[in-house]
Amino acid sequence: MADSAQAQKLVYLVTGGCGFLGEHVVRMLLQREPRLGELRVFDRHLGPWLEELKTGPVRVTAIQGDVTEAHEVAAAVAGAHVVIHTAGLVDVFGRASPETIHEVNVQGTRNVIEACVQTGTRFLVYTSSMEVVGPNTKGHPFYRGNEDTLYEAVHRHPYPCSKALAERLVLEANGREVHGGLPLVTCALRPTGIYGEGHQIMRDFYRQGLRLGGWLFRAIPASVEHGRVYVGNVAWMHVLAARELERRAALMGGQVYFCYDGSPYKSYEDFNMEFLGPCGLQLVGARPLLPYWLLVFLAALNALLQWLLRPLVLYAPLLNPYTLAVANTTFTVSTNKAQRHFGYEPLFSWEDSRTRTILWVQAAGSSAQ
Ligand SMILES: NC(=O)c1ccc[n+]([C@@H]2O[C@H](COP(=O)([O-])OP(=O)(O)OC[C@H]3O[C@@H](n4cnc5c(N)ncnc54)[C@H](O)[C@@H]3O)[C@@H](O)[C@H]2O)c1
Ligand SMILES: CC(C)CCC[C@@H](C)[C@H]1CC[C@H]2[C@@H]3[C@H](O)C=C4C[C@@H](O)CC[C@]4(C)[C@H]3CC[C@]12C
Repeated sequence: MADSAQAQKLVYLVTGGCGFLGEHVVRMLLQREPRLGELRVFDRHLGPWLEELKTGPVRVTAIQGDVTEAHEVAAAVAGAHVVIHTAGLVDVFGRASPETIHEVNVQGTRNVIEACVQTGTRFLVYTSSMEVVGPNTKGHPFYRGNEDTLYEAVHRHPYPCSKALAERLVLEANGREVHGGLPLVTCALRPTGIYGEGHQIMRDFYRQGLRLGGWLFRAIPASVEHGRVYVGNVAWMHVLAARELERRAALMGGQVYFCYDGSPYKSYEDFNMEFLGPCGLQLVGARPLLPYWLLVFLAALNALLQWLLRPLVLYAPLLNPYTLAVANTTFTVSTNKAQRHFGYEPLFSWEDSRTRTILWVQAAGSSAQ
């Protein structure tokens, strides 16, 4: 990609490009990547909004495909200069089997890597996750940690296990020779809990509050800090990392970067209220209304019910033993590695991120009524 930006127009591929994060990456690339000649959007489920993007100067190619199908991935990757791999099963609610989560998140990532090697694509940015690190199975807090913080990253849940394995595959692939004889350059970005326009869990909390007459009931202590990051800033970090990966290959290749911004450190529920409060909801209780042991019991009951009902119906509530543990464990990051390595600074302030999210929640809520 050494030619000047004006001379050579590049081909980008975004896997999972129709997802919550993927859509923001697609739109950010079209707005802020001047070298873009063709943008390929690869997803199992293509969004109708893609059609509106085809009227611009950049060629937008929608590809309906499955990352678990190696030949479909290879066909999509062939000829691309850069791959941004966001496709994945983000399932901590038991909707998909552990095997399926592994197949998509690990084998799908393996297929992307092998497609880059076989077709000569040299630059790969992978969307990893904070959960590659923690919270761990022992509930150890991770307080304002960074990429070098020592932490016992032990997991049992299929989702964090799959993300950790996929991330390792991506980092180990850095330096492999691709078709044409040049080295593959990879990096992985670890967002904390992403929020913003399109965040379905936030929408579900809002609708739950509307159903309960405008009330939500505290379940998590306010003292538990959770790191959250605005989706627009996550998209921006992906665009920037993809742009700088060639120029700074020696520095960035094989590296991981936490992805966060100026969003305040708060408990998961208190943070959500930054948006749900202005939308008319109130969080009842300065402390959790139910004792922790009762929440543990209810979470275990939900897990049992999910198992019993699985042959008949999918029962996948927000509360389960894993989500309760994650929600009750402090996990916040504080680092400048992405800034030092490729100049990342959040594109959206906290105030702007908050306003945009509130407007979206209000629109999403009104569409629910
Ligand atoms: N949401 C978060 O808080 C968060 C935080 C950190 C990292 N991440 C990571 O970001 C990425 C995107 O997450 P998201 O929140 O946007 O999830 P999402 O479910 O909204 O988007 C994932 C996209 O991948 C697509 N996909 C799933 N399986 C596929 C397959 N087999 N083949 C092709 N496409 C497939 C889906 O159709 C969807 O459009 C994931 O890799 C996730 O692990 C998410
Ligand atoms: C019913 C309550 C006790 C729990 C409700 C909140 C729960 C659903 C939330 C709390 C923490 C959330 C996770 C956290 O933001 C980080 C990630 C990593 C990311 O890669 C995928 C999403 C995930 C797992 C969030 C899912 C929703 C969680 C568990």
